[in-house]
Amino acid sequence: MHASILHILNTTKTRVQAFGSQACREDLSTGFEKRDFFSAVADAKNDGRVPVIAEIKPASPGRTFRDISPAMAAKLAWEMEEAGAVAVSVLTEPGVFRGSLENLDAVRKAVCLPVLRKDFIIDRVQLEEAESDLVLLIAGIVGEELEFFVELALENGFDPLVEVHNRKELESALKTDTRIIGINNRDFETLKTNIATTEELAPLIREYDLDHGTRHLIISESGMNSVEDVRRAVQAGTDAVLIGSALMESDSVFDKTKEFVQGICWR
Ligand SMILES: O=P(O)(O)OC[C@@H](O)[C@@H](O)c1c[nH]c2ccccc12
Repeated sequence: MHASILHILNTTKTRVQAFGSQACREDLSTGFEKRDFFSAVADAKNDGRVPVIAEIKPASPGRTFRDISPAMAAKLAWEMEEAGAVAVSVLTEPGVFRGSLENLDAVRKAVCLPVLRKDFIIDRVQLEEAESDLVLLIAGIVGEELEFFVELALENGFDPLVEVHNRKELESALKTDTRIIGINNRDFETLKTNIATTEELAPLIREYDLDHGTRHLIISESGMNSVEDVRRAVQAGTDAVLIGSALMESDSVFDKTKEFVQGICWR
């Protein structure tokens, strides 16, 4: 695994041990009304939009995009919603990615879209400290405990998005009850992206679904910088794409989100 990812895992461990759960989910959840990601994707497809999950990502390993305060996160999320995104993903990892739970909270209050918490979940405490509609679980990091974390997420009212990067991780994801699988085009060892990962894995999920009478939502994640990239992911059979860097680098998050949303004719 790349040094920066190992660093994130170590700091996350320390943080979780040091602070435990800072807020009790039960306290937070007064008035919490879950937003349905599945119907958001279906609605987008029905009116010909490309289902885009737009990501608020202040930085990534070796790169800083922009400092994002909660007020700025709220503004960007609003632009994403106006431009037709189906969901907003918010980085909450505070070190390398410079995210925050405050950004997550501000975004969820600012828009009506489902919100995905993007973090390195390694402890159940993290599933109690904040509210979101979806939560990321990275198969390559959660490892053997994947099934446990999927159940825990479901019990806590989250829709888990299980992220995989290779066949082995995909196999373990398919053994769980998750209905959403994210194919990460980025390799955690080299941090390089290649959309061929989606082209390899998405058809395997479709095959599995045919054999088992199931229907997973497939999300292609990372490394999509142009409409052409999105077209490749969609042609491979994905239901939605998750885009961060290309939006963060752009002068207008609204215009850029719209470009992806309207980029290809879905029907
Ligand atoms: O910025 P990109 O290349 O558009 O990628 C977005 C998203 O897929 C990426 O941020 C991501 C995918 N999996 C993660 C896990 C942790 C942190 C970040 C990520």
